[in-house]
Amino acid sequence: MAKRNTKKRSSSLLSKKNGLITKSKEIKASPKTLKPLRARQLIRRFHVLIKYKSNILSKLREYFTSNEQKKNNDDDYYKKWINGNVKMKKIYDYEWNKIFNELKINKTPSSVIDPKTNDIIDNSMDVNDLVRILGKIDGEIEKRGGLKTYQIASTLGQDGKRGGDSSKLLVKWMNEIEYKYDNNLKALEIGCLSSKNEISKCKLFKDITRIDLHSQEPGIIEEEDFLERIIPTFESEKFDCISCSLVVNFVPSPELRGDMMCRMCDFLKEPVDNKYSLLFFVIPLPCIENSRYFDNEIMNIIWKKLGFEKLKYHQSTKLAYWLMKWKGSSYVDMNFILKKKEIRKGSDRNNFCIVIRN
Ligand SMILES: C[S@@+](CC[C@H](N)C(=O)[O-])C[C@H]1O[C@@H](n2cnc3c(N)ncnc32)[C@H](O)[C@@H]1O
Repeated sequence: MAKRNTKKRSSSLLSKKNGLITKSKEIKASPKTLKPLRARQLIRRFHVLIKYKSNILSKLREYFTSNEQKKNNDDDYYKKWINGNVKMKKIYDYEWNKIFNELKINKTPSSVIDPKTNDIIDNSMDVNDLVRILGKIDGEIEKRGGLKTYQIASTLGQDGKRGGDSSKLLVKWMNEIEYKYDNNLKALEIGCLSSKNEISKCKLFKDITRIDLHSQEPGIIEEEDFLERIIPTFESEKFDCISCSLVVNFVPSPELRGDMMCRMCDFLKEPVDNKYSLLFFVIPLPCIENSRYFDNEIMNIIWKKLGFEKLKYHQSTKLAYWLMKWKGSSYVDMNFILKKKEIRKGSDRNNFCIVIRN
């Protein structure tokens, strides 16, 4: 078994709890449907907010008092920390309420970090500034209907008429490689928005476990953070195929993204008699094409060190898709570490990065 990453780590900065401010009746209900343009705008805005929140939290962690708090990435920790500090709570609540009450939701507020000009959180920011921005970000996320709205917008992006549902390519590729070992295949879909996708309809899998931070189909999609899912002990609990499409880019820090990559090995069955396990992996193309810290070469190093071999690769105008074969835990380099390093310069780059820690 790959033993790289057995520690439980929690990623869901936007999940589970409502935050410091109790949700009021005024909070905008998640819309049932959205026009395509509106959905795209919302997805973009949520990505900006999630990214900045992650940057702020990694800076804020320096101010946390106990070592335990410093290491923990859980949503609760920063909220508990702010809650326990009268001055910080006052700053946070003030900004949260202000943005929540004043924001016109069809507009990007000029008062919250401008995605065009403010890509890097300035080192001169003190703890008050960080908490102030955090309050604004959380207030805006809530005003826009919370993560649920983001998911609805993403589901619309999966609409067949709009060319969505990346699992269509997984099914096509599985048929191409004639992956039909038996009729007993088990799949794990991480970050599942809908049980009606091609992966569910194709009948290649006998059993599909679907998980998401926020289930849109309770009872069918389990509400769970993959980073907290208990690592299986027995082979029979593991999977023949994992689909991880557009999830890693959603994970809020480079370290947690690395944890996710390593963790997936723990959930794949060990290959027996040439029967290998599969990983279907998708990220937005700019993550490898235009990141200051990441490209396809680094992705290939990760694949190799974690024991994966490429079966298929495809780039669309927006996304990069991989179908990987996992060769087993004996191919995983347990000492592999990958640090953040600048590989491209330029102000118009994004900061996507995956860090592998020990
Ligand atoms: C952009 S959607 C992608 C949905 C779908 N897989 C696709 O390809 O269109 C990302 C989803 O990943 C989920 N997600 C992010 N981090 C997760 C985690 N640690 N565990 C489980 N789900 C996660 C989010 O809640 C969100 O629904």
